[in-house]
Amino acid sequence: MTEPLFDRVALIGIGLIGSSLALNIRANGLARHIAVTTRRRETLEKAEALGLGDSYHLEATEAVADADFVILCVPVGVCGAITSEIAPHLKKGAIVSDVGSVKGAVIDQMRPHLPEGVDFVPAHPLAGTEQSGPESGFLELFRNRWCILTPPEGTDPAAIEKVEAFWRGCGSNVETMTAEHHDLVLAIVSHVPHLIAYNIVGTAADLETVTQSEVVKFSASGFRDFTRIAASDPTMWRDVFLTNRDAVLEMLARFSEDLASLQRAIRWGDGDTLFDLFTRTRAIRRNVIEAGQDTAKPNFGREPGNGEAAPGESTGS
Ligand SMILES: NC(=O)C1=CN([C@@H]2O[C@H](COP(=O)(O)OP(=O)(O)OC[C@H]3O[C@@H](n4cnc5c(N)ncnc54)[C@H](O)[C@@H]3O)[C@@H](O)[C@H]2O)C=CC1
Ligand SMILES: O=C(O)C(=O)Cc1ccc(O)cc1
Repeated sequence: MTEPLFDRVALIGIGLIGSSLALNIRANGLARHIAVTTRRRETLEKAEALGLGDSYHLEATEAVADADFVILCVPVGVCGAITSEIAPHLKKGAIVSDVGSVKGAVIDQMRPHLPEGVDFVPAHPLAGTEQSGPESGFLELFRNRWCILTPPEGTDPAAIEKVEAFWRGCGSNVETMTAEHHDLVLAIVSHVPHLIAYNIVGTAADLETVTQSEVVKFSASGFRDFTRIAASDPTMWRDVFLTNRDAVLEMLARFSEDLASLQRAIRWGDGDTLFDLFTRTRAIRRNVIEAGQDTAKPNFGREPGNGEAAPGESTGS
């Protein structure tokens, strides 16, 4: 048995990602002690009933005391406030990280609060589902998925290496890039697709009053995939759009332009334009499958060993 990477890991927030990490830390021997903290007693009790941690705290400041690795697993909109609360209680030499779907804004919010002598290595596992809460986590979530690290310039390479080893210990492949690049890539492959899903399901739901439930009754599998994505956590996704505003707006502008040209092709009976695009996109999908990167299954991420996913993989929509 190899030595654990960390003595005490503090998980702040114990929803889908926090609980999946807890299962991995335990199963893969990545730390000696898992301290779990979340703000609601009810959630903490659920986590305890599931046996996710070794100690349970309603005060984040208690959980981080003496922790050598602290991971924020909360919606991106509260990362700054939580960091300011825990900062005075962090141990010298501790590594602080997060799992947020947006990196630039999270770094801007967290970094100013972190004291000297604490390393900061932001991370984003490209793995998840539409579920939330401590009961939704599972051990295989991160297996064969990418985890992107976005350490700010000047971060101690030894801390980056340790966080990389941690994610490899959870079964992930790790890549490092700037927060800015991450946010741009994720805007097009994850954030805008989620917005499209929320929008199309909302439009169909409005129509439903007119068509008397036919939208649900006759929805084919494509629409069902959209409903899965649109069932994702409202708080988490509200925060994603508010904090990755610029990149999402930039990608939405491009998307809207391309949509307008499709609209025009339909109006003018320009079948060639439609056929050419559909041929190109079909080839992209085939390349994804050939490369073993098919992540568009409804149970995305649940099956172990279902191929390697690329950074910025499809979100299934
Ligand atoms: N759900 C997904 O598919 C993925 C989510 N992420 C990121 O992971 C983070 C967590 O997401 P999930 O685990 O899915 O969410 P979740 O909703 O399942 O869990 C969030 C946890 O944070 C706690 N929390 C919320 N506000 C808090 C506060 N002010 N103080 C203390 N605890 C608080 C909640 O009680 C809950 O335990 C988010 O930043 C999200 O962007 C990253 C990859 C995939
Ligand atoms: O459920 C899905 O299809 C997802 O797309 C999961 C997901 C959600 C947010 C992320 O930042 C990464 C992965």
